[in-house]
Amino acid sequence: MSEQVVPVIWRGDCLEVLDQRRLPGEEVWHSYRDSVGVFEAIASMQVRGAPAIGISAAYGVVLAAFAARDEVDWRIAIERAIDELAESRPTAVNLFWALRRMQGCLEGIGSGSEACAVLEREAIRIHEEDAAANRRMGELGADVIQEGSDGPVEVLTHCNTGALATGGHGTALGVVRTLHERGALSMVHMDETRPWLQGSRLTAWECMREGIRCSLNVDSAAATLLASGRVRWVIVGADRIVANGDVANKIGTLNLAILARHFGAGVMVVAPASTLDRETPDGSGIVIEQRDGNELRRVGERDIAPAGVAAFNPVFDVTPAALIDVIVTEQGVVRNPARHTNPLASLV
Ligand SMILES: CSC[C@H]1O[C@H](OP(=O)(O)O)[C@H](O)[C@@H]1O
Repeated sequence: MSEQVVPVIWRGDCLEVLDQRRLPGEEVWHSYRDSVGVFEAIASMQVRGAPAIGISAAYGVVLAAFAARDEVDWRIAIERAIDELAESRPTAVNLFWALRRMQGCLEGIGSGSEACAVLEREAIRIHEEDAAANRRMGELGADVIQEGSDGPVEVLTHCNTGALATGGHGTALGVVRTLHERGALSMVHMDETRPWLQGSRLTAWECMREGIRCSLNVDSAAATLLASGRVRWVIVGADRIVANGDVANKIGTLNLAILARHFGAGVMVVAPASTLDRETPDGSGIVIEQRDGNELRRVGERDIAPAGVAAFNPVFDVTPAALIDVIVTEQGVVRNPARHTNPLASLV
């Protein structure tokens, strides 16, 4: 069994981050001893994936507390770091969920030293809880898929939602892992997921390391795969699930949901409760991150488009609840979310 993949390692005085921009060719680790370094690691996508972003930001708050331990205004310093980390990426609600949870720990704290101990415990708890949640979601999601199948299934996934994006096991890819562990997976088809190639560079790397039967396809081949009738489920993660069940996820998810509905495949969204945003009524309220156009014009150091050509690079899209068949969280499963007045109400 290959060593378990982790995106970050807390060392007690620093956060080590596996630079996912360098995978699959190189495993390069960076060590950060302050919250500014963690901000950069998130903003530059050295570490990415909604839950992993929240976990990393939580450790960034701990590092800020360590730096301010003996300062008179230690509380102001920590709260400043929280505000700065909140600016690292705008769409994954897990970031703000984790930061709010860390901020809540400061109530009643009387010293910088006490803050360090309490915040470190909380960050580790957030990390461990996410790994446990993913295992639970793997079981729940695999159960749903096996309900309607008479043997091993072919599924299609998008982006990377594996151990690299979480505290371990993965969300959508965690369901795939659990199906594989049960001998119930015939094939996982992986969209390469332009422009950042999380599918070809990260999901394929995770699956190949573990002997999970996988096949890489260009994003635009998804329609042909779904038209073949072999793929029964599209399984994706989420960066934010809002009150009416609309889902923000990697750009291209909306395409897949429309295709799946047209060709009769199911759409399963797998995300921990830290991805739920009950304060935002529907998908129109979600801020979609726009990233630099050079992510489209270049691959690595190579130009694949004329320098300066205009580019449209939203890195997420919003899939309406009406196109989603199942939402899986560790708190439970919501079937046909659009048919519920308050689809997240049962998740507690
Ligand atoms: C379990 S990861 C959730 C989510 O995050 C990814 O985005 P990014 O790679 O830009 O951080 C992708 O949307 C995944 O579905």
